[in-house]
Amino acid sequence: MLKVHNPAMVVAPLRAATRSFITRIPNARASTSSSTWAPRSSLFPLVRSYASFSREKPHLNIGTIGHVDHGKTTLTAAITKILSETGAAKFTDYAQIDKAPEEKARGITINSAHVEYETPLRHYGHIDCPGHADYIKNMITGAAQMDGAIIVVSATDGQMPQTREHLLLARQVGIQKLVVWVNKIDAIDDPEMLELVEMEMRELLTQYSFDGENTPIIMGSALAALEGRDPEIGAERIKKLVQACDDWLELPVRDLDKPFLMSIEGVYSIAGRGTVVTGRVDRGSITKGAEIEILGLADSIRTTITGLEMFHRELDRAQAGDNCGALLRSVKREQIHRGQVLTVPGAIKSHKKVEATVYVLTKDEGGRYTPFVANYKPQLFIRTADITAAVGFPAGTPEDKMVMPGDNVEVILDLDKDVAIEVGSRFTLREGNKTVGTGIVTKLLD
Ligand SMILES: Nc1nc2c(ncn2[C@@H]2O[C@H](COP(=O)(O)OP(=O)(O)OP(=O)(O)O)[C@@H](O)[C@H]2O)c(=O)[nH]1
Ligand SMILES: [Mg+2]
Repeated sequence: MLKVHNPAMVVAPLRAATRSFITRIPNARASTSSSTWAPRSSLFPLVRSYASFSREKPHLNIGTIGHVDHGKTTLTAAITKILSETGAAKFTDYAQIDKAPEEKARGITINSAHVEYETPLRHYGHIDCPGHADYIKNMITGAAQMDGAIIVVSATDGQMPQTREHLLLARQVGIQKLVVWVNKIDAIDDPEMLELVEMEMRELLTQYSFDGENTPIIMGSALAALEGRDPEIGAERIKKLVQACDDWLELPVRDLDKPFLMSIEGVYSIAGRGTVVTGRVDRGSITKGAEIEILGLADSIRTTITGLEMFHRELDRAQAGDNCGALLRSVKREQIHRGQVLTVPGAIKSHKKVEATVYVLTKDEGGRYTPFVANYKPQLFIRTADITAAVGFPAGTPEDKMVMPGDNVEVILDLDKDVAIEVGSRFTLREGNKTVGTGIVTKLLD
């Protein structure tokens, strides 16, 4: 069960914001441990403090996923706008979400962006993911932090390749339930078209093992809501969508009792304070002052957490599900990399060789058109890490084995670098801008 009413976990309110170290991040240099990754200048730059952060309401991480240009960022802005009218969010305009110069120039989202809002029942952290195929990598690390998602599909196009790919990836990163937003209905005259999109989406959800029959499908126009016109397809539908998230998306059971583990998403150096790592706590909890180990991709480091923060408010304790920042004692930014984990010393080990079961995507799911053979070298994504892996097969496999798109296959993965990984860990294999396969670790070899 989610333990949210423990008074010890109630967060010190806003006074802490003035001492926030995350608010200083905009001036900090961000780590770029991989070439296409350019983190937002701050983890939570968009919403400052409309209310004190409190654990009285359960916190859920959700976000918008779906094909490029179907309206995810417009919808994100629209939700904050409609909820801001009742004081439950701070309005975050489109330009504040897609704010990198290249995003503005191309009119697409490249980096995942975080906003927050509240309903009477819950506190939501919301990640607006990119839809463009070139930036799926950022979508995967964004989605890796979500407990539930809103899949956006434009009524004018219907489902498209990244609608399918995102559904599959959402499933793979462990998202159990989704809400569907059919967008741009202001541009559709024919009601039959909407019925068709709904029918197709229900089929697709079922195909990817979601509850296609009962998943709420809300139709509306994010743009109308954002522009404050046509409330019957704008504001009213946004309210329905938020209600559907409250009703349908379940609070995950947080692994509060297991040893602390957090995947590092961003690394920043804050002048005068030290190094801050940001990311989602996967399991367990940690308090300020605790000793931790930083593991994977490089020599492991032991240090102490000297500060914890979430949404610009200081925390005494961070727990599973929190998207937070941790200030570390006496480590340099260069010593830490995105993709490492922060853990209780000794709680998890890193490995370089594993056995796994992999599903190889078909070309209709955005995967390869052609088979691959032994020694194929895709990029392996696990949590926030990405590492080159050489694919091999278990002993006794014929040397000329070919793996076809659509196959399920047992593989041996030889990793370029060691990474914190366990039996049951889920990962994705990618090549260039394609998702090649998704898999689960069955055995640790080295
Ligand atoms: N007619 C109409 N246009 C919309 C609606 N919502 C969004 N748009 C337009 O669709 C285009 C794409 O919207 P975005 O919100 O940037 O789409 P996105 O899904 O975030 O795109 P990526 O992040 O690049 O994948 C923009 O020109 C929007 O103004 C809508 O409800 N109706
Ligand atoms: Mg966008």
